[in-house]
Order: sequence, then structure tokens, then C-alpha cells
Amino acid sequence: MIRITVPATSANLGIGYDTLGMAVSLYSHFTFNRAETLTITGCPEQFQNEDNLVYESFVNALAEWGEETFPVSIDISTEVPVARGLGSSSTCVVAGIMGAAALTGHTVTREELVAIATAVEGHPDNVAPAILGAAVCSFTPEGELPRCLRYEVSKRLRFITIIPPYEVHTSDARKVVPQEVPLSTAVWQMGRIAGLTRGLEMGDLDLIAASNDDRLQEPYRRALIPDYDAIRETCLTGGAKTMWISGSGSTLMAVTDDTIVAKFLQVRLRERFPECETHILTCDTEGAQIEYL
Ligand SMILES: Nc1ncnc2c1ncn2[C@@H]1O[C@H](COP(=O)(O)OP(=O)(O)OP(=O)(O)O)[C@@H](O)[C@H]1O
Ligand SMILES: N[C@@H](CCO)C(=O)O
Repeated sequence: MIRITVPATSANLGIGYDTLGMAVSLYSHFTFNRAETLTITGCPEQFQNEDNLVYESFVNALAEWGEETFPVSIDISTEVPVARGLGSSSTCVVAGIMGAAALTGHTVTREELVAIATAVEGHPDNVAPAILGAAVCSFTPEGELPRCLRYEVSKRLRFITIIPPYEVHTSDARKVVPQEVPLSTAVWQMGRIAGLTRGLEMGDLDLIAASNDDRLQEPYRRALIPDYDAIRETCLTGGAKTMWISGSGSTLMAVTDDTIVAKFLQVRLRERFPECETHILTCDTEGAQIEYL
């Protein structure tokens, strides 16, 4: 039996739409076994069939390597909620490719994994950190494979993660983002992306907060998250330095470098928003892992 573990990811990190992402300490585990028929367990019933994203990625990877598809049993055990902006779809895509490689004796490099997973997901900002760990800035040069710049995130930083009970589907959240922006907005974003990555590396909260002022997506997407304003106010008055929408939402992520502040804030959030799940996360440095059981 093969077990693949893939971390959740926070894409965009506010300022870096479709460009930045960070792996965090919340995980999905997937086991794969050859079987007589396809069986998928451990996920909502609606996904227990051939349209399951893990299985689709498994089949797609086999086709990529010219291999015949074959039946498998897949069991999913996940801490990553579906359609909440924590990269649940990327965990499925990465696991499917790694499962296909492991069961057919293929060796895939992390670089190859990023390329195949990006082709399935459509953008690399979740899959790249899910595979490589840490924070990653990724882009795809014309006609080439994705390039990934990996940034080690300061171990001091804590990411207070608030997961509302409602879903926001990425496809819907992409529709509210303007397709064109003025040059001044492009310039606004560029320096701040550099500021944010440097701030994460240095654990420089002031720099992170100064850089986290997105004008591409957050002003439009906040309306899709009914609790955005109230949670933001609670986080910023409760000691966090800044907050962003994780991926396309609905999860919100606040940042501090003080473990006591993180705990106080988590308790306050649980009191005020009992219907939300909250976690104090750190950056995952390892990315996707495989074990032979
Ligand atoms: N455990 C699972 N089993 C099968 N499919 C899943 C599972 N988890 C997620 N998915 C697939 O991923 C889709 C959700 O992807 P979506 O991109 O909307 O959200 P996300 O990946 O959780 O968040 P984001 O991309 O904003 O970080 C689901 O509709 C489903 O197709
Ligand atoms: N960059 C993507 C991440 C969600 O998959 C978005 O914000 O739409």
C-alpha cells in the first residue's frame, strides 16, 4: 500500500494573484492499492466515482506516460475542507499523479510533478507549494514549463486560519475579478509582491502588513464572504498584524509572530464565530511526501 501526504496551501497570499502560494501545516492523506474494481472511500459520496479528481489525475498521469489505466482502491483522509480556499483540489491532483507513479514504478521529480499538476489545475500557485513546501512564486515562460522560486518562511510566523462554514468555488470567485487593470494597479502590485516574499523570509511583520494591500482580487472577493469585515476587525484588534483571503476564499488567514497572541485570538474568534473552524498553522517546509506501507 502507498500513502501520499499533501499539505494544504494558501494561494495568492493576498497580493500575489495566481503567482504566490504557501504550504501550511494541515494535511490530506491518500492511500492507493491495486484492486479488482475502482473503489473510493473517505470523501463525500458525490466524489465516490470515476469523476473523482484524485482518480482523474491518476488516469491523466498514466496517459501522460503511455500506461494503460487499471482499477485501484483509493482512501482519502483529509483535514483540508473542500472549496474553502485551502487548495483541496491541489491535494487531490498531486496525490493522483504520485499514486500513478508509485503503482507503476515511475520515478517523478518534484519538477515534473509541478508541470503535470499545473496542466491539470490550470495555474501553479497551489500545486507548486503543495509539492515543494514553503512559499513559492511561480510563473510559466511562453512555451516552457513552470518556473518556481521557493522562499523559506520564518519559523516565527503563525497563520491564524478561519474557515467559514460556507463554500466559495474558485470558478465563481474568478468571475468577479476584473480582467483588465490600469498600469498604476500593476505597478502597485509588483513592489508589494517582492515586499511580501522578503517579509515572509525575514519574519518581518511590518513589511508583510505593508505589502499585503491587494488591488486585484480582494476588494471584489470580500463580498463573497459575508463574515469578512467582522472577522477582519476581530483579527486586527485582537493582535494580528494583517489578514488575507486564502486562495479564492472563504477561508481568511491572519498573521502574527507571537504564539500567545495567536492563542488569544483563536479563543476570541471561536467565541465570536462559533460556526467557523479555526487553526493556528505554520508554514509546511517539506511539501508532498510518499510512504510505502
Ligand atoms: N476529498 C475530495 N475528493 C474528491 N474531490 C475533491 C476532494 N476535495 C476537493 N475535491 C475537488 O476539488 C473541488 C474544490 O476545488 P476548488 O478549487 O473550488 O477549491 P479549493 O481547492 O478547496 O480552494 P482554492 O483553490 O481556492 O485554494 C471540489 O469541487 C472537488 O471537485
Ligand atoms: N489563484 C487562484 C487560487 C484559487 O485556486 C485564485 O485566486 O483564483
